Amino acid sequence: MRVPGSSGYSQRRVQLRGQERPITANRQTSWAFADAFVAEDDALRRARDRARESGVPSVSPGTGAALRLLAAATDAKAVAEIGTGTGVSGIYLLLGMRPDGVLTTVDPEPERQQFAKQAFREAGFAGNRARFIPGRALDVLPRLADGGYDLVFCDGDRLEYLDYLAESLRLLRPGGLVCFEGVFARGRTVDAAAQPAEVLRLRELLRTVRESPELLPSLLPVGDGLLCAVRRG
Ligand SMILES: C[S@@+](CC[C@H](N)C(=O)[O-])C[C@H]1O[C@@H](n2cnc3c(N)ncnc32)[C@H](O)[C@@H]1O
Repeated sequence: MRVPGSSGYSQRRVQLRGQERPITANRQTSWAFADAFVAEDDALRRARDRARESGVPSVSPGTGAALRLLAAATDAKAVAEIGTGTGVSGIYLLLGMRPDGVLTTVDPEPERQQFAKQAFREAGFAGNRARFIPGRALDVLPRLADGGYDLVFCDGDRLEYLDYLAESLRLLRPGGLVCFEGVFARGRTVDAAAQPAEVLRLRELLRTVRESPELLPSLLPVGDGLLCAVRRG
């Protein structure tokens, strides 16, 4: 096990503005506790099982709970999701949204969207609470209404995240929220070793969001890292 503070550990870490501190075992334990803090019901467990069987990653319980909280805090009536998967994140978003809210969810894999449809039904949501659009995000998002969304959740192709950001700024109402799942890239985002294009793009996204005068960002350390930002009014 790598020990925080040992030379191997510190050499491999990227300093972002000198603000990082070593991750201690206690902090990792606390993060694990936070991520498992919210209990999941049968509908979520079944959606997760289908994801595992299909080899599709899904958001962690901690990330799901954060999405539910953010949807509730923004009193979200219209949410756009990129990357339906088998519906785990969708259930959390619907749980936080207004009872008359509609989730618009995009994924190029129709079979996954069928699983998600089943998951939403098992979770007790009426069919009119979700709009499933099959297709790739960058083909579909330009057809969605300007300023028509309270929250955009991005969990599709990491290489396209910067494009999703540009689309989200157009889709969000002032005060709306954009969230990006997986920005830690399982620790590779802050690892100084050579990284694939996907990780380089995630770093670019983090810099862009942090420096945008249009956005108020926060990087939540839940799951694999949830980057969130409010579009200023
Ligand atoms: C990590 S999974 C989403 C998991 C889901 N959000 C959940 O937590 O249950 C990523 C999904 O993005 C979809 N995807 C891949 N490329 C995409 C694209 N260009 N546009 C939209 N979705 C895409 C994949 O088919 C996959 O279902």
